[in-house]
Amino acid sequence: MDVRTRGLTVEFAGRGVRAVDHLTVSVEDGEQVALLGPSGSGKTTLLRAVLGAVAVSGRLRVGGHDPRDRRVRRATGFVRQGDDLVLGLSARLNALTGTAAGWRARDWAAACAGRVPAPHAERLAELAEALGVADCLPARAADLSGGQRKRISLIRALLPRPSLLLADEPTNGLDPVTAGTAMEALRSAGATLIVSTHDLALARHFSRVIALRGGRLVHDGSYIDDRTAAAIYGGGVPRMTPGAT
Ligand SMILES: Nc1ncnc2c1ncn2[C@@H]1O[C@H](COP(=O)(O)OP(=O)(O)OP(=O)(O)O)[C@@H](O)[C@H]1O
Repeated sequence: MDVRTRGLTVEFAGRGVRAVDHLTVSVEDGEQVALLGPSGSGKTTLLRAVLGAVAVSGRLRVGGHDPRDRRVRRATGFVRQGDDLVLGLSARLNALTGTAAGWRARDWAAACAGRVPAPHAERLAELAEALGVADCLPARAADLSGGQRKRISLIRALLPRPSLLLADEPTNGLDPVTAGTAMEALRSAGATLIVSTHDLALARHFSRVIALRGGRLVHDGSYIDDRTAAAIYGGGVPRMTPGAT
């Protein structure tokens, strides 16, 4: 699904904050985009707007529809910035809730009893194996490490095979090898992908990098070098390229 905005604005009136400020940008169907910007620049708010989770002004279309359209919501996967698993439930059940939109009572009963609905069994096993959390599936989410919980939330987003994947700092808290595996899982999902990150090294693997500052678009290009990074963050960015000036 493509994402198109024109003059998109999100204001939190109570605090007098304009988190996204007249943003005009298009992400094509199947495109993979890194979303950068200093802390508080509006990245999460933009992702939440695309999810239909905040009130917006201006134009925003996802796959040609309002993002609150039920079909759009069902086709969109979201990896939240923080850890939002239900801690008292098993990792397996948490992962499966990504597919629960059409479940009936008997599906819930089966899933709660530890059975994986047939259409998802193979993919759940594959993803859990690839992300190194196959052994964690029977455990309570509360008993997993932060990085293991993060990987379960990635599986939850990937399991329904979304057409649009929004991931808010998905590699936060993961070791470099696991982070690479997680990004590979996101990138090979075949969905339009928008990944918010503070990791410049990770952003350099994307062929398109968008950056916000103060809710405004300050960069939209095919690469990010040290100079661009300094412009986005206002200087003081540690150099990534050895010997670069
Ligand atoms: N629910 C809210 N109510 C009021 N203000 C909010 C709300 N959510 C975000 N903001 C404000 O909107 C601005 C943008 O926040 P946002 O979380 O989108 O930034 P971010 O770029 O994702 O930051 P970070 O990199 O630190 O996660 C900030 O000033 C923040 O305080």
